[in-house]
Amino acid sequence: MDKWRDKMNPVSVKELVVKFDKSIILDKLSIELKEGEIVGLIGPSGAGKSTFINSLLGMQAVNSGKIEIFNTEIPNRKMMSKIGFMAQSDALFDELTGQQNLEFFASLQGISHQNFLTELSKTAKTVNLTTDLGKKLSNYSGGMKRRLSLAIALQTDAPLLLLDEPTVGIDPELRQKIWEELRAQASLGKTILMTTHVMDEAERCDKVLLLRQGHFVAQGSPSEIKEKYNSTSIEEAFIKAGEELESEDLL
Ligand SMILES: Nc1ncnc2c1ncn2[C@@H]1O[C@H](COP(=O)(O)OP(=O)(O)OP(=O)(O)O)[C@@H](O)[C@H]1O
Repeated sequence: MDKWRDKMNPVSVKELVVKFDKSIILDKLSIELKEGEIVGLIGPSGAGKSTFINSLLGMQAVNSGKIEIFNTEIPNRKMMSKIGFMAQSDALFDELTGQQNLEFFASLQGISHQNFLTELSKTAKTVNLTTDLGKKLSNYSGGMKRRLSLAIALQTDAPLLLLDEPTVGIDPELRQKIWEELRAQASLGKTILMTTHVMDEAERCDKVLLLRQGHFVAQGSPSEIKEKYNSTSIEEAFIKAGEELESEDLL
């Protein structure tokens, strides 16, 4: 039974290696993500968080290892309908309105026009763009574009969400609302992997992966990570993990 369940994990990564030139960015990473969990990927700038997310999306050439999403090896275009992800700001259309952009991506995501319209006001409200939907994106700020990208990920019924810095530049009140939505979606069984620089967001995740020097140097619930590093916050654990690695490097 357990074996079967393991096989059905939404995300299974085995010994993933990604190099840029001669630098090894991801060094034999392995991880399993379970249904309905919110997982926070944290690590210093340049650690490879976006590279990891892009690898899961099949958008990053990998050197070796195996990635399976719902038991299907990645890259596989058919799996894109099972993954909700935030479009890069430069993939959005400046000449279209916010609503037209959402509609365009909805059609790529296989969402029926009827369902798109039914969900539109809720999606727009979650990212606080209700009154801006009719404006062209050329009039959007960078932050508004990011919120629209997040809305594109949230409007799918894909069972896996991969979110790269979903709440960057978002004020605390709206962030609260977005977290409520993420929790609601996870409680329906969606698996959510998000990168974040915001440590109090990491504290809200079910599981945290700490990526440093190509490895997950710690993984577990926020309380397990804090216990491992004898810390009172994830931030402190994060700093201690870095110091530990540096002192190992000096040996
Ligand atoms: N296409 C590329 N070609 C060469 N090097 C790259 C490429 N993309 C990323 N890198 C390098 O790989 C490393 C990891 O980058 P990545 O963007 O994944 O880090 P990150 O953890 O997401 O960083 P941040 O928190 O700053 O967004 C960095 O050193 C970066 O310079």
